[in-house]
Amino acid sequence: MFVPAIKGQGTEEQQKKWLPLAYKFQIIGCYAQTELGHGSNVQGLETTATFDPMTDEFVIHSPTLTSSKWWPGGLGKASTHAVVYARLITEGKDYGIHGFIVQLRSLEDHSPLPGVTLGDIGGKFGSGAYNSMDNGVLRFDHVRIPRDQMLMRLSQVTREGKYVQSDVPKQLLYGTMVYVRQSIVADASKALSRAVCIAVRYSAIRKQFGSQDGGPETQVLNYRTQQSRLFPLLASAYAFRFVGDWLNWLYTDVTQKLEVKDYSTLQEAHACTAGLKAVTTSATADAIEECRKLCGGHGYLNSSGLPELFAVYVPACTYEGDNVVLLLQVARILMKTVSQLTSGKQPVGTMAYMGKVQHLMQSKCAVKTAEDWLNPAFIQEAFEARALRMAVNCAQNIGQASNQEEGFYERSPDLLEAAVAHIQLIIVTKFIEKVHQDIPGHGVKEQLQNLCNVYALYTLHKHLGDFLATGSLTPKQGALANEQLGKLYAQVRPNAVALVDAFNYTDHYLGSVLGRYDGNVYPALYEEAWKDPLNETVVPEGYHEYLRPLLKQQLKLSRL
Ligand SMILES: CCCCC/C=C\C/C=C\C/C=C\C/C=C\C/C=C\CC/C=C/C(=O)SCCNC(=O)CCNC(=O)[C@H](O)C(C)(C)COP(=O)(O)OP(=O)(O)OC[C@H]1O[C@@H](n2cnc3c(N)ncnc32)[C@H](O)[C@@H]1OP(=O)(O)O
Ligand SMILES: Cc1cc2nc3c(=O)[nH]c(=O)nc-3n(C[C@H](O)[C@H](O)[C@H](O)COP(=O)(O)OP(=O)(O)OC[C@H]3O[C@@H](n4cnc5c(N)ncnc54)[C@H](O)[C@@H]3O)c2cc1C
Repeated sequence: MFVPAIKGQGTEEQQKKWLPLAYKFQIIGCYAQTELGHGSNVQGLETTATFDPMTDEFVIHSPTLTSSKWWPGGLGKASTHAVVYARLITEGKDYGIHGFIVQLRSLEDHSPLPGVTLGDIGGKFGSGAYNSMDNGVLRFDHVRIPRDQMLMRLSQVTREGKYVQSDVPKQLLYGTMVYVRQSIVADASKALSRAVCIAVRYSAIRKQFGSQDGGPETQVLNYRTQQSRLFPLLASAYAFRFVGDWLNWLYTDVTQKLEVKDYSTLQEAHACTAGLKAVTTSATADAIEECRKLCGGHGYLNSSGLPELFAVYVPACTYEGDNVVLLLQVARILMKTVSQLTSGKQPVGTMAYMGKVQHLMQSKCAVKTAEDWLNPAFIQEAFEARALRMAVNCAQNIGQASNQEEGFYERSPDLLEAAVAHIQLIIVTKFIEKVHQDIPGHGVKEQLQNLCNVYALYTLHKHLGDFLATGSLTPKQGALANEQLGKLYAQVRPNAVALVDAFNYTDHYLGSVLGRYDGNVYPALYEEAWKDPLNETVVPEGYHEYLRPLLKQQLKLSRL
């Protein structure tokens, strides 16, 4: 995040100076934005950067305990420098949050520079899983940096202390977060596909019940309940991969437009990265835990690979923007778009469907049979109608409040659901678009088509209440979708293992005795148990101190 911050907010001169140092690890940087008292509310940060025209320097200061920087990854032990976000004060005026490059530690002996207090914030969730990351705390006591270490692409402070705003939107200050959020979506698919690969392979090996005439028991993967819990997660792993690829394209496109001062897609990039980051990370965190349960008792062992994956993954719901806060950003943009519909302004990009408001508010889903749900046009329209109607309902309810802000506050739980509906529509749409493309490999397209339908119909089934409450579907059509879903699971089953093998993960990368490619699960579990440090001694360390006195007492009593 140190590098993208300098790339996005530094001048060419600043990039030339700092980036080569960072690339060659001659300096190590971190992204110091969040404070003890404020993370989500970036405008509420308290650290100050006051310009001193006498010396041509900024004075970086932490005025309160709550202004201590808190969480930056790499800050605790490794970083020599940070991009620090602070309130810029010049000529007695507060100009809000800006980025500054600040050296924290000596390049000679790594000791903190004068006026800098720093350290690690302590152990984190999941007994050590994420503790290889040194998340840090940082305080400044009037630390001076040269004026040219303010990141000056978006605004400048002159030698005399005049504040000058460039003709670029100030939201570009948040550009680093947009960049990382888009990368987190692709990473969600990686984490989810790891968990799903473990659960599918193990479910093909694990057998319980169902033996007839002394024959083999049933592979748990053949149980309908196992399929209905697992195959939607498999489909989600593919869905997030495709939407992640698309988001990466969108981000590249926006970046190219920014270079020629075209800011027209900035809002779209913000809404899509924020919303997709929120929906995909929440779904992935829940899915990893579901995969643990799908692997029964053995899933709870560290050697299954799932506990560590979960512990490392869950903070993704919080870092780079708390998921609820991000979805409320999407909701704000949805409400803005709905309010502009009457003025004739045509929504664009992923909001374009809202332009069909007249049709979608009244349309009736034409599905009559379960097979009808295999028609992507029906799926697409059902998701569009649900998302639009939820957004319009929210807008109408907000409109009845005494003022907009109050209405938004009161309706925020509904707004959250409207934002999720909009984002799920994007995921479904991008999956449908993907399977319409030429896909090489015999039968591959058909498999992806199945997964696309599973993702869409499972999402529909899970959120059926939304579809019914908005009148986008009838209860009968909801039931038909569920019927079709069951048929799709049966079609996915024969290829389930191949569909996870296709992720092409090595055993080393998976790190799971349950997810081994060769399926040799039981010998591996048995062998792994003997690696437990508790098994280094046959008689445990505490035996003489704690167990023996108890046992001897029992022995004495029994002899009486
Ligand atoms: C063996 C086990 C190994 C397992 C490994 C397995 C798998 C891998 C697992 C995990 C790894 C996964 C991924 C790894 C990749 C990367 C992650 C790594 C580390 C994470 C490091 C984390 C870093 C951080 O967290 S940095 C800090 C992040 N902080 C935030 O996100 C703060 C959130 N808050 C905000 O963004 C803002 O405060 C706000 C909420 C948007 C509010 O802004 P504000 O200005 O106060 O007000 P508004 O009125 O709402 O907005 C004003 C205006 O601006 C528009 N806007 C807002 N944001 C943006 C934006 N980003 N871009 C463009 N425009 C924006 C907004 O719409 C509004 O516009 P308007 O005026 O037109 O209405
Ligand atoms: C592992 C990890 C790594 C991190 N790395 C970095 C880093 O490198 N650099 C950095 O600067 N930061 C980093 N962070 C900090 C991270 O970005 C913040 O923790 C995150 O943005 C959430 O902010 P918060 O902690 O202030 O949560 P809060 O905003 O305090 O959230 C608490 C609760 O309040 C709710 N809430 C908050 N505001 C609203 C609202 N307006 N409406 C409704 N509900 C609301 C949230 O939904 C949540 O339930 C990291 C955090 C973690 C966990």
